[in-house]
Amino acid sequence: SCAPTSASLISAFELKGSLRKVGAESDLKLLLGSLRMASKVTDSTVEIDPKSTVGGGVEDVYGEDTATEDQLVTPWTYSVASGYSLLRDPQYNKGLAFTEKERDAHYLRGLLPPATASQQLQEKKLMNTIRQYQVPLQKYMALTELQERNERLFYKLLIDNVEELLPIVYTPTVGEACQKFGSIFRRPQGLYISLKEKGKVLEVLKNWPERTVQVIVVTDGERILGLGDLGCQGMGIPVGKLALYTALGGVRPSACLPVTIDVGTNNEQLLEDEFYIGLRQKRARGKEYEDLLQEFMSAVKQNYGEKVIVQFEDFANHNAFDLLSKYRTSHLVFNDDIQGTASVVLAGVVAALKLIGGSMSEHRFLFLGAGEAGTGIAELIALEISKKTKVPVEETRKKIWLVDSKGLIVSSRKDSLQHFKQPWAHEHEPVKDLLDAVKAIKPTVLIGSSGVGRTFTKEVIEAVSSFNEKPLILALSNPTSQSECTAEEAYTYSEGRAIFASGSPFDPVEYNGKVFIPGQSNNAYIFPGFGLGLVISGAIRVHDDMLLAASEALAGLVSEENFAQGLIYPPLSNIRKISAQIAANVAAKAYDLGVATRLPRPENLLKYAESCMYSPIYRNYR
Ligand SMILES: O=C([O-])CC(=O)C(=O)O
Ligand SMILES: [Mg+2]
Repeated sequence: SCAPTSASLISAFELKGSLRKVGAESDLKLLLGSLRMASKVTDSTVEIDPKSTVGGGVEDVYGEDTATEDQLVTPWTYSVASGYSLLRDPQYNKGLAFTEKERDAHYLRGLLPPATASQQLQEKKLMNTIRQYQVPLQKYMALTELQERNERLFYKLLIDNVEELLPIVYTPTVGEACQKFGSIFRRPQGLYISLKEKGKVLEVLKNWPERTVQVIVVTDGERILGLGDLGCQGMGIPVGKLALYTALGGVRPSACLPVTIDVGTNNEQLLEDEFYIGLRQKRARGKEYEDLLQEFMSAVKQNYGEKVIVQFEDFANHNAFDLLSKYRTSHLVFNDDIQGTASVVLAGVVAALKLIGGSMSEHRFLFLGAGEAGTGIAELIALEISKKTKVPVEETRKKIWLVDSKGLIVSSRKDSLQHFKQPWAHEHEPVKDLLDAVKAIKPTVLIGSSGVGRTFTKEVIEAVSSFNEKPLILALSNPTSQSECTAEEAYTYSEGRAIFASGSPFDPVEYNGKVFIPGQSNNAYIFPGFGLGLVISGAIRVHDDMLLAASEALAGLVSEENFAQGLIYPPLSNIRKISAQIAANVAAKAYDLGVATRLPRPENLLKYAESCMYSPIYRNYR
């Protein structure tokens, strides 16, 4: 069952999550190795019945649901760290928080200084340290080190200080970390699957120590945020996204697997950088690329079953759309940049109606940027209007206009457009740039999804403010350097009338004696709860209706108090509650659609979701 155990007295013998099946020759060798070590230090390898309740503990709650039949009946060997290696195992290390009794029982005497500290005190100390660093990248590195030293403490910090630490482990700092990844690289996190591993991807997956993986975030590094091709150094993104899966969505860390597929990079600067960590070659395209991805997708299903989520992240447009349409009918796949972003923006637009008035179908939308985010959002908005008004989606799309690097997307351009842009080629005379498009279309909602910074110029914001009492302006591109405008620009050029939110965080702005608080329109609101909803329902497919369900949950959580401050999203400090609600809505939709496999359906999905969420509080070891 999913209920957390109240007593947290769990023997360290029973704790080790990294299991290996006994039987295969290589596993046998490994077992002998750990037995040898055991006899030297302590009796630290035991075989336990995996069906007994003690193997789990609070965060192993999903184990039963996700283990395959084979896994459930085969005995496992749990190899357990103690003494010196326990201190070096980030999953179980508690540092000074080991009690006197634990120090005796687990061979830690003398390996720690005499003082003991509570988790709260450790948290206080670390927050003090992190706040002393002036440079965000230093904070990033300090947090990474903590994650590799003491995982629970890392998540405790993240959960208790979401608004302060999100800009470090996530956008904007994670973008800088990826750019400098080769230089700051210490211990590898996640799995690197390069063209060198072709034909051996399943073996690579088996090298990963965890058997019950529930969420994989995978990138090929070609479009990291709005920073472009960072090749193998894109790994910072899956690592950061999965830290949010745990901190914001409550999926346990051991169930999360970051993956970077390295097929080369076209970034000349990286190819010449002596510290670059990836393959030194131009990107493989076509069959070579597709074959590696196919091998990866098959290996994932073979190794982890069909209920593992594969979240595609920061692929370039062409591959993002192709991979999603290729695998959405056979795998549990989710593209965060197309679908996650769409869901969070739809929620923001729906909520914003309270402030700007009208119904969705009465608004006109203009996008700068017609890639994954732009067309993904546009399509979900068109779908939502279609569902609400019963007007076919082919018609509702006509309320939505997109501008790309060649100007407004119009029917005369249709033949030369990529397939994902074609539904948006409406009848209109050619318009060469954004400013002219704003003047021609007169949008009520202006959305930036271009990846190009400072493109919402003074003239553009003034124009959109000239025919709207309250223009809704969303500058979604990340990190901050790529944001289409700053919060200050949005408020100033609209004379304080804009309702504004951005993908990367901005500080509050004072304009004409009034303080304006910008919201963060980032898929971080959606994907952690969305993923949790898939996990707790055992969903095997993602359906667009689930995106609408997630959106509806999020929009429904904006309070009167938030609206009064001009906000269209609830504060991120409540994110775990928000994620639980999103998870419940998504799971409910999965059951309704018949794609949920976890039966029976829990009566109260919200309570169930909450009870399944990982807690970073230390456990006691017997
Ligand atoms: O990572 C983020 O902050 C949002 C996102 O998916 C992107 O910009 O690609
Ligand atoms: Mg992304």
